Amino acid sequence: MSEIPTTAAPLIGEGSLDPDALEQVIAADEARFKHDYLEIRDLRVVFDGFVAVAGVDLTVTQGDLRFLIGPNGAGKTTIVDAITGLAPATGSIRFGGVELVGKPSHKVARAGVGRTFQTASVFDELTVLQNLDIAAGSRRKARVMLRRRSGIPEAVEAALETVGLTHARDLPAGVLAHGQKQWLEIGMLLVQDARLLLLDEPVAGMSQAEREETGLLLQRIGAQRTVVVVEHDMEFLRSFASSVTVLHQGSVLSEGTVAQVQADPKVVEVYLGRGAGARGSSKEAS
Ligand SMILES: Nc1ncnc2c1ncn2[C@@H]1O[C@H](COP(=O)(O)OP(=O)(O)OP(=O)(O)O)[C@@H](O)[C@H]1O
Repeated sequence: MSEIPTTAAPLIGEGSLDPDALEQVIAADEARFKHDYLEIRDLRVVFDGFVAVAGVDLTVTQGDLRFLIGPNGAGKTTIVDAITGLAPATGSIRFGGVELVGKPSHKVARAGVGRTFQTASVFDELTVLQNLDIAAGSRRKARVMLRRRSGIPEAVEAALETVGLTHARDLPAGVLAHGQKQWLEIGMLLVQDARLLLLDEPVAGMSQAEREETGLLLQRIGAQRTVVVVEHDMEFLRSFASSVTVLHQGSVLSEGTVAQVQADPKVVEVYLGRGAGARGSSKEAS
């Protein structure tokens, strides 16, 4: 068995998020993102008679960094599944003017929608660069993709810099720390040119420093693209959300700025509960 390099640990520090590279990735063509927005109307998801999502309306505009919160089982992940064609849905989900309900996952991706999962879904055996290359090449023919190329595509290079993994580019993704894998996944969405990014608990398991860097990264990406973050970490939400939708039992309970939802008595009662200031209080409240 080949030796796996074990030098991944300091890489985030060394190659921490580079604002210039980030500019390169996101500054490309403002106009492309201008008319993007997510518009969900009367979304319902029913599993064997159990109503997991009960008629949700949700509008997220380009430039928003929307956090989706709620107690366990509120329906957050199911909404993301419905958007990405992984849960049976009725109602309407439109992004960039395209109706997504009824579309299979690959067509949803083609409409500019990308997601990450709670557990990073990168190819562990492939290098960081290969993972990004495959993501970038998802629209290229396999033959072209597999051919050894002399140069690294500009978008891949920029994404590597952006997510702070330039120095880890030749390491197998499997040796990356959990946080680094999440960054790689976000990089993969950038090179795929996803215009709607749906991120499921992106900072779970990250250190405080990694959380800060990730929050700044998401804010910058969210300034142009449409970003929806499913998150339990209230401290992270307070620092970085520009708006919040609170779900409860498959319905929208409250929506607004962080201050507005925190002050909403319904939210305090069903979600924040006792010790609202504590991180992870949502888990305790459920
Ligand atoms: N494939 C499925 N079949 C049956 N029930 C499901 C399925 N997926 C989700 N559910 C149920 O739907 C409800 C909503 O689940 P969902 O995972 O969307 O909640 P969530 O808000 O994301 O919770 P968590 O914070 O725990 O991830 C839960 O009661 C869950 O058990």
